[in-house]
Amino acid sequence: MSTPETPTETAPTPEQVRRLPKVSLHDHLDGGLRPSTIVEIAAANGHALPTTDPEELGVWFRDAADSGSLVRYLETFDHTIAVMQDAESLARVATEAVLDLATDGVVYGELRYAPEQHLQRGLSLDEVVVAVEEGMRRGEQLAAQAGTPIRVGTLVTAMRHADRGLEIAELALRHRDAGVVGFDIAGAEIGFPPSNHLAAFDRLHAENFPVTIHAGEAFGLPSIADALHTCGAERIGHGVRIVEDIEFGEGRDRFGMPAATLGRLATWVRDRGIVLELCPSSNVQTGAATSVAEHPITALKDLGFSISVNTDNRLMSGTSLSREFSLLVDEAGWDLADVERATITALSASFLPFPDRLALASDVIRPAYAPA
Ligand SMILES: O=c1[nH]cnc2c1ncn2[C@@H]1O[C@H](CO)[C@@H](O)[C@H]1O
Ligand SMILES: [Zn+2]
Repeated sequence: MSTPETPTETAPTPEQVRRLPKVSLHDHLDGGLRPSTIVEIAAANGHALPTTDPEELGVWFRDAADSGSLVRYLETFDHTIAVMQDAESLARVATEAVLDLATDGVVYGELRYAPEQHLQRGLSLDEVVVAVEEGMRRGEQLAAQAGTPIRVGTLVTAMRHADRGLEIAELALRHRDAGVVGFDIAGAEIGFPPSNHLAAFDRLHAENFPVTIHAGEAFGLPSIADALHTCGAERIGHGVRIVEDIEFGEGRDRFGMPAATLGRLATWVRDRGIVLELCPSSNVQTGAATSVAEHPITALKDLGFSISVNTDNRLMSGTSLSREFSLLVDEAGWDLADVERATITALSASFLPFPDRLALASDVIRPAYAPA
């Protein structure tokens, strides 16, 4: 008999997907707040919101982010960042994010945010990181007590249009043994190549500290090449525009791979197993993809790219990791084996130590996906 814990269907239901253990690599802390929390903190600190009804506010974020442009999408963050300016609020937001991921079946998650955006009310960069880490640990404790254990790591992000990369890299290194597991750069992509922050990446590599870079979302192949070859990124945030280096043909080969001719960069990304942190719904909102059904993630999966599935910003997309997977099942023909493979790929590319990844895979993930 099939139970929700041991799905035997090849196309898992949304509830099965929710219960399956999942790994989240690309989730912005300031893009995943509960609308009710924004309303409460904004009332207390005097920040004016488009609406103070939590349900309407959730809809407002989705609609406003549905702009077809990354730059306009990013404007919605003004309202989340405004309520993340004191230690208590930062810790609360972090705790709630961990709990929300745990409820969604995420067993390991990396949450990212840019400390330099949380200094408006007098906190120092280090105070911001300490507050977030406190909130993360509390979230882990509460989730374990609730019977939904989760582990989280933090990625410290530098904003690519600013010039604080090296300072933020040093910040990440100071907190590397206290929950910070990696470094990222984010923000508007066009006109702000990753190599603007080369000094930061050089410093991090000298300290053997892992890096992921947003690239190939609003700008194409040169951004991905710069992130990989000049800046030495271990993973790519989005990277969806790698399809610009692929020419698709007709039919499939004997391994089921779609007929396609890959350029040198796409070949490099696939054949070296560079993991892409793909975010289907977010890409539809910013115009990087036309629909989840048509999103390049499915073709990339079929071509043997190393892909992970992510939410990017749960609030702005009104989504969760389960929902992203279920959309792929419903609209792009994904089956249970695809969900499992993407989950194991995400785990393998996570910035967790190898023995911890092994333990999660063998104790938690593999058994849950095994047929009854
Ligand atoms: O998809 C994205 N592409 C580029 N930047 C992003 C994306 N989502 C969020 N941020 C940016 O990252 C900052 C730190 O979390 C957010 O404040 C937002 O400006
Ligand atoms: Zn992102």
